[in-house]
Amino acid sequence: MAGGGKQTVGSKSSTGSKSKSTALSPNPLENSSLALVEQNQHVINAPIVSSYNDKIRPLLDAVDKLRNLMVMDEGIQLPTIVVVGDQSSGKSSVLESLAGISLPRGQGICTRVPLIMRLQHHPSLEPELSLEYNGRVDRTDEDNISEDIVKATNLIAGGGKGISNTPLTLLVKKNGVPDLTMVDLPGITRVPVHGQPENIYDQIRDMIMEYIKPEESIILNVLSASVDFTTCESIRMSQSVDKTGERTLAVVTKVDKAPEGLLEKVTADDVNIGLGYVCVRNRIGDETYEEASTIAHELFQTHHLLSKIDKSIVGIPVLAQKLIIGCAKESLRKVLLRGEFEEFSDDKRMHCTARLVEMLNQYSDDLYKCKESDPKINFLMEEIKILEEAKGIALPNFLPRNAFLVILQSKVRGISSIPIGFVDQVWSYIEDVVISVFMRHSENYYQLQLSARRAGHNLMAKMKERSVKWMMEIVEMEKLTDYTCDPEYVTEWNKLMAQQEVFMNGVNDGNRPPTVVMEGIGEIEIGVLRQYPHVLAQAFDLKMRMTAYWKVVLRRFVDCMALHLQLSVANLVNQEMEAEIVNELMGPYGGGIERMLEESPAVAVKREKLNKSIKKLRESKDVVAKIMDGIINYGD
Ligand SMILES: Nc1nc2c(ncn2[C@@H]2O[C@H](COP(=O)(O)OP(=O)(O)OP(=O)(O)O)[C@@H](O)[C@H]2O)c(=O)[nH]1
Repeated sequence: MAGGGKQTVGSKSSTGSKSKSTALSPNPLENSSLALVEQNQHVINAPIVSSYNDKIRPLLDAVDKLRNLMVMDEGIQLPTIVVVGDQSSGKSSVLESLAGISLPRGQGICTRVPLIMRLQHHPSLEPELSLEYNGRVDRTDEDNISEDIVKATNLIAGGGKGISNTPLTLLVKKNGVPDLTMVDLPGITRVPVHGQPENIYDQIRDMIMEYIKPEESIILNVLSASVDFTTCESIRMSQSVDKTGERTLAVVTKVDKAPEGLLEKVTADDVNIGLGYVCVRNRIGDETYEEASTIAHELFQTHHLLSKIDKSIVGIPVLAQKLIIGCAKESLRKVLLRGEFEEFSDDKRMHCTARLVEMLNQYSDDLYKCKESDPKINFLMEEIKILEEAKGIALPNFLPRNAFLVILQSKVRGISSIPIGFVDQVWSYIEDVVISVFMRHSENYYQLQLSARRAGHNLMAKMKERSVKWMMEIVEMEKLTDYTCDPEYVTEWNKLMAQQEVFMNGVNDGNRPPTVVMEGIGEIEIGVLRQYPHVLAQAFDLKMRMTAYWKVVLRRFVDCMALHLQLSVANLVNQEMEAEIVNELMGPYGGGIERMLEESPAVAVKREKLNKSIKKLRESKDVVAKIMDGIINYGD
C-alpha cells in the first residue's frame, strides 16, 4: 500500500486499526491537504481516505455533492463499485482495506448475501454505523461490525452455507469518508459444499450478473495471483456485460503468496481488462491497517520479483485513485481516440476524430497549394542562377549536390510556417475539447472548474510546445538532407526527364518559336534561356529532380504530422492529463480543498438577491397576516 495511510488521530480506540501520531509530511502539497483533516482533529486511516486526501478528494466530493443534490431522483445514476471474484479470492479483504472498516474474512464461503456498503461523510466526529436488512435497522459500531455482519447474514441466509440475494446494507457515517457505494458479493464456486444447494453456482452467477449489468457499475474483478486469469470465471462474467472492459478493473490479491510470473501476467493482459490492473497484498489476520500497509510497501519495494512491477499499479491507494479518475478519462478516450461521441451527439465540435481528419486534410491542401511562384514565369532561371554560383574546378557534367540543397532549403523555408501554424490550430482545438469535457465533469463546482480549466490550459501549452519543437526538428531534417527510399521519386523523375529532348531542341533551335508546351506546367517562355546553353541541361535536370523530390517531402510532412498527432493525443489522455489535474488541484493556485466547494460569484450574487427577496416576502407575509387578523377580529 505504497504512499497511503500516513497518519491517524483516532477519536476512540477500536480494532487497533488506528495510530495516534500526526506527523507532517515534508511535502508542502501534502501538508495543505492535511491541514483540513487536522483542523477537524480527526483523521481516518482508510487507504481510500488517505489517498483521496492526497489526490482525489475534489473528484470524490463532486460525486458526493451530486448524491446530496438527489440527482438519482432525476434518473441519473452515480457509479457503484461492485466487487466480484472467485471464492476466497480476497474480495472482502480488498473492500475493508479500501474503506478501513473490518469485514468478516476467512477461508471458505464468508460473504453469503450482497453486502451493500454505503460510506457517507457526516459532520460529527462520532462515527455512526448501522445495518439494514429485512426492513429493520440495527445500530452497531466499529468494534462489533464484523461480528454483527455475520449475525445478520445468518438471519438472512440461515446458519449454514447457503446464500440469499436479500441485500444487507451497511451504512457507515463517518467524518471525512468519501460518499461511495460498494457492493461485496458471494464468491463464485462451482462445487457445492455440505449444506449448499446443488444449484449454488447458478444462484451466485445470477446474483453477480444482476449487480454488474447496469452500465453505472464499475466492476472490481478480484483475482488471486495464483490463478490462471484466462480461465477465471469472474472474468468471463464481467466480459459478458462489459465486452471492451472499459468499466472493469482487475485487483490482483495474494501477491505475497504467488509472486512468480505475476509481472508477465499483468503486462500480457490476455483477458483484456480495460481499466488496468492493481496488485495488492491485503491485511491478513489481526494485523492493523498500518502494519499491513508497511508490510505491503516493503514487499513491493524489496521483493526480487514484485519490486519489478511498475509502482503505478501497486497498492490500495492506487486502486482508490483509479476507481475515480478512470471515469473522467473514459469520456476523452471516447471522443478523441475512439470516435465514439454518443455523449455529445448534438455537438459536432466534439466529434473529434472526424474534425481532426478534416483539419489534417486542410493542412495537406495548404501545403500542396503553397507554390512560391508561377512555374511558367522565369522557368529555370533560379536553377541557372544557382548553378552558375555553384560551379567549381570540376568536370562539367556532374550535378552539384549543393545546388540541389540550396533550392531545397529555400523551398522548405517557404512552407515551414504551415506545419507550425497547424500544430497551433490543432492544440487550440483539443484544448477546447478537453476543457469542455472537464467542465461537464465538474459542473456546479466553480472552483474545481477554475482549476480544471487551468490544468487543461497548462497541459495544452506543454503539448503544443512539444509538438512545435518536434515539427521544427522535422523542418530542419528536411533542410539538411535529401533522401528517400520511395521508388516513386525515380519513376516521377524519369517521367519528367522524358520531356527534356523536346525542351532542349526547342531552346537550341533558334528558328523555332520562343515558347514550348510542357506537360504538367503549360506553355513556357524559352527565348531568354537561349543565352545559357552551357547549364541548360543541368538546370532542367535539377528542376525535374526537385519537382519529383518535393512531392515526397510534402507527403512526409503530412504523414508524420498525422502519426505524431495520434500519438500525442493518446499520451495526453492516457498519461499526462491525470498528473496535471492532480497537480493543479493540489498546487498553490488550486486554492485548497475547501475552496473547491465555494460557489461561483454569479451564483453568490443570485443567492444574495434571492435571500433579500425571501426576507422581503416574509415581511410582506407578516404584514398581510396582521392585516388579515385585524379584518377577522374586526369581523368578529
Ligand atoms: N496472504 C494473503 N492472504 C490474503 C490476501 N488477501 C486475502 N487473503 C486471505 O484470503 C482469505 C480469503 O479472503 P476474503 O477477503 O475473505 O475473501 P473473499 O473473496 O471475500 O471470500 P468469500 O466471500 O468467502 O468468497 C482470508 O483468509 C484472507 O486473510 C493477501 O493479499 N495475501
